[in-house]
Amino acid sequence: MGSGSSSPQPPTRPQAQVLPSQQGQPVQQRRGNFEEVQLQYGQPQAVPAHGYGQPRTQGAYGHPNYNTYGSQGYGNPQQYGKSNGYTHHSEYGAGTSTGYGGQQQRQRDDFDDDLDDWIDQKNSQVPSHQTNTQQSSAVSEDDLILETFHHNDGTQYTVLRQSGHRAYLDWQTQDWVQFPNEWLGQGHFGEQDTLFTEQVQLQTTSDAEEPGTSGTMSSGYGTEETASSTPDDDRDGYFDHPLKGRTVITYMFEEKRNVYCYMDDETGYWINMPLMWELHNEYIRKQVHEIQESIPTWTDEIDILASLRQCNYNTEQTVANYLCLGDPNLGAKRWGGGREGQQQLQEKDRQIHTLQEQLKQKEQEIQSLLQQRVALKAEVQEKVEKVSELNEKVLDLEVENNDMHVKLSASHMQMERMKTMTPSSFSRRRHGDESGFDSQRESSAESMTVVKAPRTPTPEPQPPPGPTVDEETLKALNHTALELDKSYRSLKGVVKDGFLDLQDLTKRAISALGQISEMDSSSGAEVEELRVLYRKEALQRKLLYNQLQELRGNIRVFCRCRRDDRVGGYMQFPNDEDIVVPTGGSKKSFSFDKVFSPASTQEQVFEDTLPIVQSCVDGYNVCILAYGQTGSGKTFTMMGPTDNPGVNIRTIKELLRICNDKETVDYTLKISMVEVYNETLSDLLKEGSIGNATLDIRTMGKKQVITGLTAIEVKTEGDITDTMETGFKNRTTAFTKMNAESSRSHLLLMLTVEGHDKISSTTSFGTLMLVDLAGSERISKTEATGQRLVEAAAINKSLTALGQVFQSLRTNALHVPYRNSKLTHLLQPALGGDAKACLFVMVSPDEKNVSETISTLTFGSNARQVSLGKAERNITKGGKKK
Ligand SMILES: Nc1ncnc2c1ncn2[C@@H]1O[C@H](COP(=O)(O)OP(=O)(O)OP(=O)(O)O)[C@@H](O)[C@H]1O
Repeated sequence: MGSGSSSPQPPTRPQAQVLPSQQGQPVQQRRGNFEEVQLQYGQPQAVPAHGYGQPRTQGAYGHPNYNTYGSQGYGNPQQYGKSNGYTHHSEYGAGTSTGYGGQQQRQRDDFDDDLDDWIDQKNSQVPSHQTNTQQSSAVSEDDLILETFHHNDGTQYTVLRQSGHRAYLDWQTQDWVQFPNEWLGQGHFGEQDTLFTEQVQLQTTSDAEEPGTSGTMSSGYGTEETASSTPDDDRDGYFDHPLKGRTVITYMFEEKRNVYCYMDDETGYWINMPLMWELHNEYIRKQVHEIQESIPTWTDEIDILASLRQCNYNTEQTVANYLCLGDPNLGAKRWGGGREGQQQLQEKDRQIHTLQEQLKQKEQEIQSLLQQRVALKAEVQEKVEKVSELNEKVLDLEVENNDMHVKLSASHMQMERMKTMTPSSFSRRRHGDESGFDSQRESSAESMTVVKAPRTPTPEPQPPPGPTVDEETLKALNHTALELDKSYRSLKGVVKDGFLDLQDLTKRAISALGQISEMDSSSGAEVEELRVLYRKEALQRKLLYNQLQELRGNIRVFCRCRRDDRVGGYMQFPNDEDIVVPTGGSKKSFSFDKVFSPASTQEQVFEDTLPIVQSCVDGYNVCILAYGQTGSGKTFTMMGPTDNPGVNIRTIKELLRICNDKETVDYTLKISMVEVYNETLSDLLKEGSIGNATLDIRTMGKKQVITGLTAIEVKTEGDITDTMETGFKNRTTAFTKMNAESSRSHLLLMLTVEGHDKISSTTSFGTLMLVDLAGSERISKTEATGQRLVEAAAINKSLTALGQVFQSLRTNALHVPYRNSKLTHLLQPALGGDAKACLFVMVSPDEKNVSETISTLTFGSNARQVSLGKAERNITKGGKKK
């Protein structure tokens, strides 16, 4: 793996370079960032080198151990390996050291015997990390030194050196194991971290795995990081090599700069992918399309990809760059980290607000149109029903009409027949043969037939002239028939008119519906246009906000001195960015983004962390850490008492408030609580497994996942306090079980914020980590045994690793050693890259803690320089504000 400029590297694990002279010889530790230490603590005395067991000379800082750097052959440095601009001094049997000539073998034998005894003694003091066998140390406390050994295979060991003996801590068993001599030629020691000596905690980048060697090579080459090359990993893939005519594997490596490479299976080298080829990769295509979606006018894919490469495959940054270059309103010149930037941000907020209002109005219009449409539809439906009802009525009337016609005809015929009847037969019928008459009346049709077709061939005798029917009856019948006919016609007219009316109404309703549909679709287009505009504005706002934050620094460092009315204030706070610590006749001044004096309130402290909370809602990984010695006020600042809560509670409340205020976005907030104790992660919210729910960190694709971690959804402040109470209860129970103290562990409160924007249909994921670190002080001399020693080693390892991470970020090192401890591994997503961090360095106002205070402030100063990149040119110089 390499950067754009680095030469391809073979996919083999780098082997240790063992010099003949190193074989089997004890190697003294290397000097790491010595120049920096000199700046802080003055010039260490370079004294004649000597070997193991030689008395040490008092160091410049007044402590015997401090001089262990200079005392061991410092005068004869021999550089090996690759450094990041630092001079590494190591001594491999150089002439000026005591040398391992004639007496060498005897000395080593003695050393080995002593070491065995010493390790037995140490381990007997560490029966288990669950017991607290506090035995007094039999060894001289002045010699107790913690070192980090970097094996060439990429593994890092915590090594304890005492009177020339070395043992490393097996984190699995938490036993001290004799340090194998043969390892001495297979790696190197990092700068030592003494438990008792005055020394800065930060280590140099050179202590970390070196770029391009063990650390870098381990990524994707078969060490534990190879796990990321699983099918879940969206960075690996395949590519049809156009020249070879076959598929080759590809992998996108992430360092400080991402470089797309493919594996050349003939040479075993990773080769940089040409632009044109890279475009065929699915992952890249997706990114290019994402950018094109944001900026449809940017059509040149090669141009986009080139810009994407420049922006380290960060799509948002690519879009931001384009907008900044392409839009004079966003010209880089106009950008400042101060009020101007804030004003632009406010302007964006206003535009977004206007767009939101317009969208709201449009949506209301659509809503009312929809309601109208529904009402019209109901009306049309009603009319249609009426029409069909009328239709039915018309049909009924027609049937009735037919019946009536038949009846009328029958009546007419009957009348005709009656007219033609003889008086006798009429009289007979009238008086005796009623049934015959009735049957004729009932079956008019039959009668008609009978009338038309004479029943008998014999002609009937003609009736005598003169009236044969009752005149009145005939008139009445005629009248009824006429009335019926009249009412039928008028009814038919009414039905016809109603029918026409309805037809007209239906026509009008249908045309109104058409108009509504037209309006609907044109409003839909308008709304879509507004949505696109909103998306663009929201994206620009996010980018501007991000840039503003970047200009202010992605890692902001605040210092807080705790309040303690029992001690007099020996420190000075000349303004809200500087703190002055008198020490041994001189004064040391440190600058931070903000300094909170003992008089500061929880509200004031929280106010400055507010922007970072907003970032989390916008989908960034953010982190707030509290660093400092035990009792310096870390927990007070992070948690705080119930009636005066600290950053944690206030932050989560603020998160809830922001989430609830944003009507256009649906948020889901989840909390997890993790404890890091002796390099073991525990889930504090897992039910029924207090203290036993250990966790693992896995890399899945580009994401880091803590497998099996409990995440509880919170919706109200009550949910938050309940969840946190559960976590703290579990923590206390677990520590009581282990007979340990909570201040010896790191507590991480992790929040995930998932937001679904209903307008733009985008989803954002942000994480917020609130970290109360374990006390950074060195343990007291009498406690350097058993469990306390393991705890101290674990804290030392993790805080040193944290310092290394800051240091690597500060120097833009290719490799950031996140995996040097569980803590930094866990914090990886929240440190570096796009993430934003806020570090509180906490100090005690008590003068007797001055050495810890200086150490803490130095840690904070070094960490602060990580953030200074762009801002440094404008407002700071050498880490100090002008
Ligand atoms: N700013 C402050 N104002 C008033 N009291 C404070 C302040 N800061 C800390 N304290 C008090 O000082 C004591 C120690 O503080 P705290 O427990 O927060 O220290 P700590 O650094 O978290 O220690 P540990 O590493 O043991 O967790 C507590 O009683 C706390 O209430």
